[in-house]
Amino acid sequence: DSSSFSANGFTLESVRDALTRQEDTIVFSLIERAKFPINSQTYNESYVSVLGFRTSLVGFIVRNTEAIEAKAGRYKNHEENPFLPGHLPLSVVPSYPYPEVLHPAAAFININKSIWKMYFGKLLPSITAPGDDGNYASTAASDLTCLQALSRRIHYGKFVAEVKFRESPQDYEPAIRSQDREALLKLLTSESVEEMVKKRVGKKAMVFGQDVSLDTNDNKGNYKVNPSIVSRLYGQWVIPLTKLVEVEYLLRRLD
Ligand SMILES: O=C(O)C(=O)C[C@]1(C(=O)O)C=C[C@@H](O)C=C1
Repeated sequence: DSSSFSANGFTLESVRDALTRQEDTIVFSLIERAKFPINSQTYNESYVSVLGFRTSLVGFIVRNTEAIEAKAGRYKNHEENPFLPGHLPLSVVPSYPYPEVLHPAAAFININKSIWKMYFGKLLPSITAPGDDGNYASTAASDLTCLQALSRRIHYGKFVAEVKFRESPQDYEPAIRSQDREALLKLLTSESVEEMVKKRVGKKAMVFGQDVSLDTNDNKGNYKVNPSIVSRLYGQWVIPLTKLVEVEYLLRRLD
């Protein structure tokens, strides 16, 4: 029921606050990645050779980091979704009693393949300068930090959708029963909130990405990532993918 639900700390306001806080993480992670040039060798599919198999350095870093983090219990939290779920060892740490907020079907929703494609295909080329400075391992680690921050934000759509469903099940149930994606998308969309989010992330990119000097407040318009690009990326990719997660979750909400 909705009272125990909000007692868990999950309300539309609290999930929106969580998304807002995650913007900071995402903007900072993009700023950190943009410190390096594109460094294409990081993505060369035959750069690393392990036991006769060839893979990219970023694939190598993601696989091994996720394996360690899985052992450390990272994916026990339903806010976390691995990029390579097929290769994960079991957790070796005691379990923590995370609140059971989501419908069990949430565990089957993982759109990290689409996030991976969006990140390497659209986002990365638009925030990095051309060039090669040899820092491939740090580059790959920065990529994973960005990917994890984006993935956490986008999959947080499960929590947003759960809160919206609980607030007005009578609105959502007919669309869920008829498995009507369009209707669900319309129900969960708030254009004014989206406009606010896009403006705010642009502003965060300006504030976090300026050179801070003690002598003058004049930043000369130099930002570490282009604020309008960050805002556009949110509008074109981050918000639509979050909405996709929300729809996928709602479709299964009455299973
Ligand atoms: O805040 C919400 O209501 C959300 O569903 C999140 C979000 C977003 O991704 O930022 C997505 C859909 C809404 O149109 C507005 C914002």
